[in-house]
Formats: sequence, C-alpha cells, structure tokens
Amino acid sequence: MYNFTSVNDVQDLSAMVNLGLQLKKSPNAFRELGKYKTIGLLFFNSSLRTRLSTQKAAQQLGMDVMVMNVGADSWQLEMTEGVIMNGDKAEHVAEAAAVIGQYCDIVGVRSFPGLVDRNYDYSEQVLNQFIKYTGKPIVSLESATRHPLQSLTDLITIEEHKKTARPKVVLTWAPHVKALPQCVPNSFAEWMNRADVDFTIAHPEGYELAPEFSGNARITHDPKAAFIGADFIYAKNWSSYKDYGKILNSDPAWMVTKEKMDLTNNAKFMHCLPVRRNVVVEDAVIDSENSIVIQQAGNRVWAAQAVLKTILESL
Ligand SMILES: CCC[C@H](NC(=O)CCC(=O)O)C(=O)O
Ligand SMILES: NC(=O)OP(=O)(O)O
Repeated sequence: MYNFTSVNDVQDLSAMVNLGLQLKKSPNAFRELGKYKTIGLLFFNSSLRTRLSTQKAAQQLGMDVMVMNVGADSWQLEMTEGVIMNGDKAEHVAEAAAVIGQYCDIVGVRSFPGLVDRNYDYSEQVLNQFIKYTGKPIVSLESATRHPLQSLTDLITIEEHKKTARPKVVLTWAPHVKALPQCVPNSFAEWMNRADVDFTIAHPEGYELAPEFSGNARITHDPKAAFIGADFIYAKNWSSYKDYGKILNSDPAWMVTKEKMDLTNNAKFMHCLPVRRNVVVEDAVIDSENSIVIQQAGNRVWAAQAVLKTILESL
C-alpha cells in the first residue's frame, strides 16, 4: 500500500483489521520499523483524536513526527492552479507540498470540504495536489469526501465487540446546529458495504449519500424502524449531498434516545466524536454501558498504526 485515502487502497480488509487488533495486543512489536523515518501531519482543520492517535501510532513504530496547522502556523496556501498570486496567499501548494515532501517520508493531510462547490469537493482537489506535489505516500486524516482512518477504526471496533457473525449495523443520521461534511458517513458506508455486516442507513428525505458510497445499503427514512433488533447504532450528522452543504432537517425525533436504544438487540452506541450531547445523542445513551465511543476513539491508535506499518513496509 502506498497511499491510504480510502478502502480501495486496502488489499485485504480483514487482514488490516486483524493487524490493528494484533498491534493493540503488542503496541511496540515494530518499534524499529520506522526508525529514522519522519511523518508530517498537516491540519487545515481542527482535530483531537486524529492528531493525537496518529502521532502516538507513529511514535510506537519508532517514527519522528512533525505536526503543522496549515495556514495558522504556516503561510496561507494558494490551492488553485494557474492564478496570479497577487492576493493574501503567500505560497502555492505546489511549492509548499514539494518542500514538505523533502522533509517527510510519509505525509498525513486533513482538509475538510468547503461544502459550497460539490464538484470541487468531490474531485478531492486538495488531497490530489498533496499526492501530486509531495511525491511521498499520503495518509488521509479526513479529506473532502472520506475519513478512512475513522472507518478502519470503526470496523476494528465492531469486530472487537460483535456478538454474532454478521451483526446488524445501523448508520443513523442525527440533527446538528452546523452543516457538517458527508466524509464520515460516506467512508463508514463504503467500509460497511465491504464488510460482512447487515447494513442499514437511516436518514431524512434529502440526505441521501452519493450512490457510490451508499452502495447496496438498506435505506430507511423512518427515525425509529432501523433500531429494531440492531446490534450497533452509529450516529452521525451530515449536511445534504443533493442540496449540497445545506441543512434541510433539524427534527429532534432523529436524536438518539434511550427509548430508541431500547428497541435494539442491546446495541452498542458508536460515534466518531466530537459529539454534540443532547443534540445528536441524549446523555442517558452516551453515558450508558452500551456506549463504546471511548473505546472506539482508543482504537484510532491501532488503525493508524496498522496503516503506517503497512506503508513503512512498502518504502
Ligand atoms: C471527525 C468528525 C469531524 C467533523 N466534525 C465536526 O466538524 C464537528 C464540529 C462541531 O460539532 O462543531 C465531521 O463531521 O466531519
Ligand atoms: N473522529 C475524529 O477524527 O476526531 P477529531 O476530529 O478530533 O480528530
């Protein structure tokens, strides 16, 4: 594996999941592998889990780590090709990425979508420019359309906690006060459609994900029905893909409540975090023993370490 930007970069999904679980048991088994190698982690947007877990994973493989908040710590970058740079942006991504590629053996990039121009976002302009100009392996730390480290984490967590061979997994939309990316649900759906699970997506009308992501998932527009008999409830807000970047619904009936969780097969509650308590999910659920959001966040380290180990072995 060279780049890690989507599930398509993973040759053997169950082997990658098992590697994550193996590393969780023996975190320092490969501490020599990344010695004298450097990873650069670039953040155009905020992060807690991705920033800390990826650093920890790299350190546990013996790597040196450099972290930069692009635009805040560095120069404002011009991302558009062929423009006259007479505005407020001092550096073009062509030079910035190429220079970063001189310093790093692997580069991680977080760059959320603008949620204005769907074609621009869904063509992954920013991620592809770093792939083009760094000349080094790129790991997505959440791009304009996907969050693959989160999705590998989610699959590892489901594998760890499932009680049946083919669990019923439900991705349920939940309200939010802001227009959020489709990255996490896109990516979760992409990975679940390749995993051995019974997968349902529940969302209001108008929140259909792009078909290349929702795939053959069962879809329902009923905020309760999918909870019946579920083994895993994965809650997430996203803005409309069809009416791009818009908030079409804020009905609190879509919030995850104990009443709805009581319809499940004693389901585990999952969320990628950060989560808006009592908007997305009520305290009674996220504070219950059915919530595995902290264990899920802990597994971010093992997902990142499995990916970095696999890339290091191909260098
Ligand atoms: C891992 C999730 C990152 C991001 N979440 C947010 O931007 C939440 C921001 C907020 O709640 O104000 C998202 O939804 O893609
Ligand atoms: N889930 C996740 O990626 O969290 P951060 O945005 O805090 O990194």
